[in-house]
Amino acid sequence: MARTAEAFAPAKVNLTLHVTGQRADGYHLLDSLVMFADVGDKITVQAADETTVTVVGPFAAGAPTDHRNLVFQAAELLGVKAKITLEKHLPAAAGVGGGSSDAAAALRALTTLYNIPIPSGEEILKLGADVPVCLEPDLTRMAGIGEQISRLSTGCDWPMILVNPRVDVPTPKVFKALPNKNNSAMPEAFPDWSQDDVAVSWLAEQRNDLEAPAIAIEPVIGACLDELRLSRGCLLARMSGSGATCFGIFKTVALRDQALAQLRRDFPKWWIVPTEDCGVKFR
Ligand SMILES: C[C@](O)(CO)[C@H](O)COP(=O)(O)OP(=O)(O)OC[C@H]1O[C@@H](n2ccc(N)nc2=O)[C@H](O)[C@@H]1O
Ligand SMILES: Nc1ncnc2c1ncn2[C@@H]1O[C@H](COP(=O)(O)OP(=O)(O)OP(=O)(O)O)[C@@H](O)[C@H]1O
Repeated sequence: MARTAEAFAPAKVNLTLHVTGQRADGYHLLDSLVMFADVGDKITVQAADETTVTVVGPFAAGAPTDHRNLVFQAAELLGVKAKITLEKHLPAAAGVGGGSSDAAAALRALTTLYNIPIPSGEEILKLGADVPVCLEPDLTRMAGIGEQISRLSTGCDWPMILVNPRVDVPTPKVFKALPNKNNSAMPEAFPDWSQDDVAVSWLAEQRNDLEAPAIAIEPVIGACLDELRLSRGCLLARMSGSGATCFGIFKTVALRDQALAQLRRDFPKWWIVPTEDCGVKFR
């Protein structure tokens, strides 16, 4: 029987994203608090003589099936061949790290399949700045261009909604549109995550510096945020990554579900999903 391995590739959500500088090579320095949602893609790998990528699922159309797919590049980086099946549930180019989380999950599945070690952080970074943080999906402070990882080993079990107005926002375009690259970092100390109101107030004082430039490129992102903020029980709404996906944190599951139903009624073409922090379940 053919050997197979599976891995879940959860959506990455930048709860904060402070852009604190720019390197000589153009990459931006970040200070970001990253969580992982319980919605995501699924990777299945099977030992094979040639690497192939088959993409299925509701968002299959957004992902390439050749070497441009980051799961293909993950196999190349490891020097192994596999039949890779990718079930896409996350929209591409959406600020939820679909490609990066897939690459990280492919690394997890392929190293399990072939019983080989995960490469060094420096090697993994070659697949994308977001790939190191996606390797261990847990609440994390990410700095540098994405290579400095501090796991917080705690969870924030909030009822949330992810909303994507179905516009693609290319990451380089949004970084380019940011006028000031030297913004303040987050405070050194984090709040007590077990106290929801304290933690959300602290989060509300932080920023996503890419939000304004992304809205300037795609004003519908501003409309998404307005809709979330107007929903009853929404404590905080912000964009993730370079957009266009936005998240809303809700006071209770019941209020979250009411808002979810209303948003789905009002915006049937948008991608609107309920979620929680997947780290809470994985831990
Ligand atoms: C914006 C974030 O989503 C926040 O988590 C990530 O930093 C983006 O990570 P990613 O999609 O894995 O990024 P990469 O594929 O490495 O880079 C795509 C492009 O984004 C820009 N980029 C990305 C990361 C970074 N720290 N600075 C950048 O300026 C660069 O123009 C780069 O060419
Ligand atoms: N497995 C993959 N899934 C989706 N897109 C992929 C994948 N591999 C490569 N790509 C390419 O990467 C591009 C960016 O998609 P991706 O979902 O990684 O971006 P993103 O959500 O903006 O990421 P980030 O949050 O890191 O900014 C897509 O347009 C697609 O062509």
